[in-house]
Amino acid sequence: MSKVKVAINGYGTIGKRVADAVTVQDDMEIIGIAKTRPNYEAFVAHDKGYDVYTLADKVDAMNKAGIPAAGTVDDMIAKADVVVDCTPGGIGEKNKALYEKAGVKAIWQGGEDHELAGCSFNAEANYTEALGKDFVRVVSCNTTGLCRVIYPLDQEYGVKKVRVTLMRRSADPNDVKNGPINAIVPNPIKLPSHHGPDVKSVLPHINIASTAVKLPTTLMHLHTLNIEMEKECTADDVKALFAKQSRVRMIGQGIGSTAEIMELGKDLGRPRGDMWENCVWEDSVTMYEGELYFFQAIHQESDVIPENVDAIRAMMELETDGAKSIAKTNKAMGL
Ligand SMILES: NC(=O)C1=CN([C@@H]2O[C@H](COP(=O)(O)OP(=O)(O)OC[C@H]3O[C@@H](n4cnc5c(N)ncnc54)[C@H](O)[C@@H]3O)[C@@H](O)[C@H]2O)C=CC1
Ligand SMILES: O=C(OP(=O)(O)O)[C@H](O)COP(=O)(O)O
Repeated sequence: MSKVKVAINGYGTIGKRVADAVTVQDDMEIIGIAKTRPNYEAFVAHDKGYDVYTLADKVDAMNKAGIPAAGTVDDMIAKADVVVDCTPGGIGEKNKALYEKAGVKAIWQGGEDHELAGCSFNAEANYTEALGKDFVRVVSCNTTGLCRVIYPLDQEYGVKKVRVTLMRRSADPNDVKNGPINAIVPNPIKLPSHHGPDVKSVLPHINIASTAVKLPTTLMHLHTLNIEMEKECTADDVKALFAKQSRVRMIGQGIGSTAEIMELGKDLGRPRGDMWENCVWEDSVTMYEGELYFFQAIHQESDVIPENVDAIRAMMELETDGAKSIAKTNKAMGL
């Protein structure tokens, strides 16, 4: 069977990781990546063997810099079965007309609104909803992390209400324009933050309220969760349930911070030191007056990457069973 042809439009933090994750799967391949500028990431992409496409007015600049442009973004889209749009939030929506004109499927990221795609995706929670769809949005890193714990709890015990405070990294490690900041910023000040409504775009029946602040760190986000459930359970029941989730990692062994989790990612030999799973502090899982509390850390640069691979598989109907797709993606990535 021929492999599904995947194009990456926007080769930044998320795009370059999705490209590498697709490359290690046996049922899909990267036919090109699009980059606006001939910077170091474009050179690395070229060195890795990806065909580098660019905007029509940037072809000369790319060639002059020493990266042979394979063509324009339109040329790339014409060759693809599915485009993973990883351009910055708000830019992706402008590309929808291009994808529609070319008759190509597209995936957007969490920086875009739900309405753009009409289907918001988390592999564990609603894989089947994306089967055969032309447009899908993989929800944001924080929303992905929330869905991964709320969904199994809801399946097992019924979730009555979720309250979550998100302590967000202020910028990615390479983002010299936005951070790090020297402040704690309520963001947004007007409540709720977008994360609760975003969880509802995947799991509409979940009652959830979220607040968020930005902190002077670039490594990871950290969530404090408080969940009321319909059925009684113990902290040990919850720990056992989380331990069964392939994209949730229970952490302990002296790890007391996001810095040590990032070190663990490097020690595990993960590409770029990535931590694809939610990291739940086992010792934090507590039942108090019948309500669940715990801390989890989310590696914003990488947790959505396996979800993008599963979204491609669902949209292209390469696999109808979400659990099988998740297992296949995980195995190929080394998760
Ligand atoms: N960085 C993060 O922590 C996460 C980001 N996301 C979402 O993923 C999306 C991408 O974010 P990042 O990878 O962080 O952005 P980024 O800024 O690291 O990368 C975006 C890339 O797109 C390129 N680009 C800009 N305009 C373009 C255009 N018109 N055509 C083609 N390429 C263009 C940029 O040059 C850059 O290489 C956003 O929707 C964001 O909200 C989702 C989860 C986590
Ligand atoms: O998807 C993310 O976060 P979010 O779930 O808080 O929107 C990424 O960390 C990007 O967030 P940013 O908008 O702070 O760059």
